[in-house]
Amino acid sequence: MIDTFFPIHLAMRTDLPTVGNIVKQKITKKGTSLQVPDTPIIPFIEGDGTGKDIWSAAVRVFDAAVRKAYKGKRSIIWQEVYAGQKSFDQNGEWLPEETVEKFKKYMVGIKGPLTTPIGGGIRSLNVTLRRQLDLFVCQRPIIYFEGIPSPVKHPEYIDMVVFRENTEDVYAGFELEAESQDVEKLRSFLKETYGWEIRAQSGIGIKPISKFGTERLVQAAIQYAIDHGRESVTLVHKGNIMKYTEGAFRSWGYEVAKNNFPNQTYTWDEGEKTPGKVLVKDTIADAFLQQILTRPKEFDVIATMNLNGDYISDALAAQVGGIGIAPGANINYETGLAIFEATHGTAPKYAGKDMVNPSSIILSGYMMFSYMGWTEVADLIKKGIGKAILAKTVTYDFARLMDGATKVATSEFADAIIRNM
Ligand SMILES: NC(=O)C1=CN([C@@H]2O[C@H](COP(=O)(O)OP(=O)(O)OC[C@H]3O[C@@H](n4cnc5c(N)ncnc54)[C@H](OP(=O)(O)O)[C@@H]3O)[C@@H](O)[C@H]2O)C=CC1
Ligand SMILES: O=C(O)CCC(=O)C(=O)O
Ligand SMILES: [Mg+2]
Repeated sequence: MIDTFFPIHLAMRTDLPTVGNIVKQKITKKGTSLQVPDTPIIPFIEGDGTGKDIWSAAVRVFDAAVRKAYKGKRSIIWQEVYAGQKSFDQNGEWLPEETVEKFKKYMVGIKGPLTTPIGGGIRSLNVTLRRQLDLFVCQRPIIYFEGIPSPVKHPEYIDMVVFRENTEDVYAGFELEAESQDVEKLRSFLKETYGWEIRAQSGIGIKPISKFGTERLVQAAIQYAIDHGRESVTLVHKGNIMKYTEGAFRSWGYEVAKNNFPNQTYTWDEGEKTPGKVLVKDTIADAFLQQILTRPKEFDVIATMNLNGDYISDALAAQVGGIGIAPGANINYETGLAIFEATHGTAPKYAGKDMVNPSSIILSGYMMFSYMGWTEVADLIKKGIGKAILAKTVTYDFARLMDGATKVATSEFADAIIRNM
């Protein structure tokens, strides 16, 4: 049985359904269960830069795993939807409404990376999608495979799942440009109202952290820890400095534990380790970043805000092989809507070279099949990757750090996964 990544309350039914002779093709949610037909339509965004390289490898692995698991009884109908450069070149829109609507309609989707220009231009399409669909959890498990190259002595100790708030924080992009009329208006307002002196020629960003946003994120993280027999949930914050945003996240997080899980959680204040209960604790972000190197065994489920979660997920990925192998999911645990997504970006210098590691998107697919309840497929994907790595048949990112490795292209790595399933 594979590790499942999702709260048990979203237990899936996969024995569904036909209406007369018409096979239903839409994943839906009924009560707390996802209902997955045998031939679901799954929308996908190929992605910019290396998106094309990794998606074409990934989709072959997914189809091969489904075929092997179900011998034609089930299959995925992939439906391309557009965003980013490919969309802009076609219709002048970076993120067409139709794309957002398709993800809503079909409930479960997957995407490659999309470019966000630095210091100007369009705002992140990734963030826009997450916010428009209110995919409030960014869930990033750190998956260790035997034989991966790592800068630490015991990468196998990194067994964590990051729950990152996905809709708020400075990450949401409420920013005003230095010397703009708007920033001057805000600077004057802040000076007159609060006496705050903000230096001239400053850009200003707003960091909203709400009780609502915190509560639903921490609720999902604790529920996950309980459902999966995890020992602890650590709230990671910089609340000593940002008292009313990150500090409030910490306080609201503890309240969720106390009010909603009084019999299933405990805190250090309440005494020694309590078997069968989940410890809810907190760590300041800077200390956390050194402790994941010095004492990783002490961390399990991590709940944090958007920007911290971004940094933390890449830092943790580095310990188990890097962002080329780090998967993720953006999920709304209330509506069931989910978009699975590689953790890394478009890596433009490698675009079109059939070179990068496709494992991040393939393992995002592993999470997706697990979410859909197609556990046999998920199992095969993980097995294929694990055996390919053990055989040292790997892409450039691993090969440069491994002795005696055979360096293969993106497409060849997909072949190796399929052979090893
Ligand atoms: N969710 C999304 O769509 C995301 C989009 N982005 C966007 O991507 C663009 C490029 O960002 P950038 O900062 O270069 O970050 P990237 O994550 O694209 O690349 C940074 C480095 O990570 C390594 N890397 C990335 N992908 C892979 C892979 N598949 N296999 C192996 N190694 C990999 C490479 O390291 P090395 O050079 O050592 O080989 C690469 O140079 C930006 O526009 C950014 O905004 C960024 C993150 C997420
Ligand atoms: O949207 C982007 O360009 C970056 C997103 C990102 O780095 C992430 O979500 O991990
Ligand atoms: Mg990131």
